Amino acid sequence: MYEIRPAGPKGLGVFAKSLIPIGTRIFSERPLISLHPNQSASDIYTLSRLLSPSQRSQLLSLSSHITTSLRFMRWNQAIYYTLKSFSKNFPFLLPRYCHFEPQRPASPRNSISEHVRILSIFRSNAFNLSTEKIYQAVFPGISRINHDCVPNAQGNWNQGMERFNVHATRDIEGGEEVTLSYLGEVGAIRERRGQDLGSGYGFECGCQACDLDSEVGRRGEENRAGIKHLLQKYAEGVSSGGQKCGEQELKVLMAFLRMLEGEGVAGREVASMYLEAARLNESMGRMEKALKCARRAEEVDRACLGIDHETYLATNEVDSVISSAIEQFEYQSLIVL
Ligand SMILES: C[S@@+](CC[C@H](N)C(=O)[O-])C[C@H]1O[C@@H](n2cnc3c(N)ncnc32)[C@H](O)[C@@H]1O
Repeated sequence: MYEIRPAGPKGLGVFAKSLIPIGTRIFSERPLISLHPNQSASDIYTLSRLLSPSQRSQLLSLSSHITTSLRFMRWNQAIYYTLKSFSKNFPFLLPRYCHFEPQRPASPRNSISEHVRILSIFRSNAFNLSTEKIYQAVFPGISRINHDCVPNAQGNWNQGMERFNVHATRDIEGGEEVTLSYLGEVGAIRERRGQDLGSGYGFECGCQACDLDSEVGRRGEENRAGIKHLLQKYAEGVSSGGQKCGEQELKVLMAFLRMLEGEGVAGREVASMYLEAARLNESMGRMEKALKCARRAEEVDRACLGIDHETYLATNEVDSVISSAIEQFEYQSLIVL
C-alpha cells in the first residue's frame, strides 16, 4: 500500500503505492519506546537501554534532523541527565563528578554522546499521544510520516488495541505522500504553526498552506485569521459577562467547520466540533440539523478512527439517540393527528 523513500529536504517519507481510499487503516503499530505522563525526558535514555537488540536497532535507524542550537541544548540536557543518573548510582560522587574513574562500566563521555543521539531521535520522531498511559511515543513505521499543515491522514491511539492507528482522512492518490499534522491545534495561523514546528521539531514547513505566495496559501491564511478574530470576539463577549448564547456559539462553530473543511482538514477535531454542533442544535430543538451534524461527525470519526475505536462507538451512539428522538417525535405527531 505504501513505500518509504526519500522525500527531498524532509528526509525519508511515506508514499502511497496506489490509491489509498479514505478510511483505510494505513498503519497500526505499538510504540517502540514511550514516555508515561509521569516520566520526563530524563527517562528516555534509561528506557532505550531496556529495548531488545532488534528494537534498539530500529530506534537507532530513525532519523534525527536537528539544528545547531537544538544540538547544543541536547548536549546540555544529556550531560545533566547522565550526571543525574550517575549520581543516583553513586550518590557520594555527586560533588566530584569530574573525578570519575576510568574503569566505570560506561564512561560518561560515551554515555553522553549516546544519550544525545537517543534524545535527538526521540525528539525528532515522538508523537504526542497525551493519553492516560502514554504521553509521547516513537513508532517504527509511523515515525517516518512527515508533517503537512493540511494532512491527508491522522493517527489516533486505540486504547482497546493498545495501538496507534493511522487512517487516510481523504483519498490519497498513488505516488502522493502520506502526511500527518504534528500540531496540537487545528486552524492556527502560519506564524503560530511555524513557532510550534520550529521549537518542537526544528524544521520550517513548506507545505501549500504555509506558502503565502500561492493563492491557496494566502486564502487559507485569510480564513484562519478571520476565524481567530471571530473566536476572540466570542470569547471576549462571554468573559466580559455576556450571555453564553447557543445561537452565537453555533454560528462560530459552523464558521470554523466551514473553514477547516473548505481547506480539506478532517479528523477527530472536526468530528468533535460536529458533535458539539449536534448537541447545540438538539438543545434548540432543531432535530433535523442536529441529526445532520451527528451524521457528519460519525462519518468523519469512522474515517479517522475506524469502527473498532471506542470514541467512534460513542459518536455513533449520539447519531442513534438523535435519530430515535426524531422517530419518536414523528410517531407522536402521527398519534396527535
Ligand atoms: C517523524 S520524522 C519524519 C520522518 C523523517 N523525515 C525521516 O527521514 O525519518 C520528523 C522529522 O522529519 C522532518 N520533517 C517532517 N515533516 C517535515 C516537513 N513538512 N518539512 C520539513 N521537514 C519535515 C523533520 O526533520 C522532522 O524532525
